Amino acid sequence: MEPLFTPREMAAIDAAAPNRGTASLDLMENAGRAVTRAILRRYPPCRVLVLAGPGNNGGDGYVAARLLAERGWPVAVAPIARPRAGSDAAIAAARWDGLLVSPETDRIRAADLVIDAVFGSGLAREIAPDIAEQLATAGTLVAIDMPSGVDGATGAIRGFAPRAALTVTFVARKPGHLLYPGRARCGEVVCADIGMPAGAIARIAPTLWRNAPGLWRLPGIAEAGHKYDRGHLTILAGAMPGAAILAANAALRAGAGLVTLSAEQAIAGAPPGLIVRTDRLSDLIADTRRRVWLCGPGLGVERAGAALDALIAAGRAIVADADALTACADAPERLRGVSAITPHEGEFARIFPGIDGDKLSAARAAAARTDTVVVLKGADTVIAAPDGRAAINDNAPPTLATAGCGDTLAGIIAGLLTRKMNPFEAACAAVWLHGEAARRIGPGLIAEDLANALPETIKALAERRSS
Ligand SMILES: NC(=O)C1=CN([C@@H]2O[C@H](COP(=O)(O)OP(=O)(O)OC[C@H]3O[C@@H](n4cnc5c(N)ncnc54)[C@H](O)[C@@H]3O)[C@@H](O)[C@H]2O)[C@@H](O)CC1
Ligand SMILES: [K+]
Repeated sequence: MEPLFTPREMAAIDAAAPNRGTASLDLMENAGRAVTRAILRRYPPCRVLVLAGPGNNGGDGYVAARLLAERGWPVAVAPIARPRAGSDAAIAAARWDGLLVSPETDRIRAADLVIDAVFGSGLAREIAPDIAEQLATAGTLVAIDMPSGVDGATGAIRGFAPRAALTVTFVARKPGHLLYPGRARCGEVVCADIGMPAGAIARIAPTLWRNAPGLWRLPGIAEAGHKYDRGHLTILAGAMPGAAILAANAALRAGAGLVTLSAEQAIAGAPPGLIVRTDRLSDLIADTRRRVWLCGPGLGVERAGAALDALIAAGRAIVADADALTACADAPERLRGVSAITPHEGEFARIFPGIDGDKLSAARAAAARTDTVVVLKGADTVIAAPDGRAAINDNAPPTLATAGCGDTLAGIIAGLLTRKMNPFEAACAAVWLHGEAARRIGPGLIAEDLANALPETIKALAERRSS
């Protein structure tokens, strides 16, 4: 499991370190060493300019300057502001006996490599225009902890943030490394161990994680099981049955034992593995074996709304997507009783006009309000549970932004729900598998490919786990 800590949580961990046996100055030394090591691994010796801010981020920069200079690299430090007397950063600055220069743009431009040690987790306000200009002048830039100006808690850009080639952070990634637009400014992210005492890290009980396989486990298939053991999914199909078919194939590939399409009329060209039923919806809902339902894709708003109400009243496990979400515009209370919803940002804004703010807080607020797992989709999908747990996904390639990929995701979640995964873990696993399958397919992806790529993706995951 890879927890993500907000800057505030990280500050609490930092503050606890000395009492747990590691002096803050030692952590700063280790942080500067980690930055140096990451640079030595990636760049040949070159002229380095360290832009150093007034806080500990600047302190890390002075340490990196000293260690690179000890290796014979030509290094200068340009303080943006002086550290406060008596602070760790002031001690690190005093140990730097190399070149100190002013942060003139010509000098910044002339450096082969600029180390951004201006602000890290202490960023407290917008970046002033003169500092923005200095940072913007840098060519190749390595950021310490965070590119200055990226809000570590939200990924928002506070006035300005440079585009780093490499960001070296410590102890754990921060949400801002995974959430856009900040993520696009980080370049490659390295998370370094700086010897933070475990007792200090344990001060924070994580509620947020990077979405990765350590966070969930796909259930195995019972050796003597039959298709009903593996779970039965019913998908409502409407005027655009292709969406339901995409979702159905994905659910089967994700391990559902049986998928039925509930349609008003026969569906021409439905794949032979799918059962199409034209019975009255109320009769199908009454069948208690039909525990899990997907409602929304290609269904039409009116039918989706009516079906959603009936399914909730019957207490079924429901994934609500697409038209079922549109049916709940400005009426989020209608979603209570649903297991998971999968809105993109436009759908989210229509359901929850009262919730704004950053993506992570918004997803969490919506999950708490509706008591359902919220999968707020995008290149940085956030999955939030009503109890406050959340995950941020960062493996999805941009090729997923194509028609039908959302239907596929909803199908995978529903398929995993039939396997008795809990909604939060099913949603996290589905989002990761969806991204990983897309990554394997590469360019030219169409939604139909995703379901077919799932077996290989799941197999590779199992192999990775057993190795
Ligand atoms: N304390 C610790 O145990 C460790 C901290 N580390 C480093 O310390 C950093 C956090 O240090 P700090 O809390 O000192 O914070 P920062 O170094 O990020 O910055 C804090 C200072 O910048 C000023 N400031 C913030 N935003 C500003 C803005 N937009 N314009 C002008 N001034 C602004 C603040 O008033 C304060 O003086 C981390 O990012 C990391 O790099 C590392 O050394 C590892 C260990
Ligand atoms: K920085």
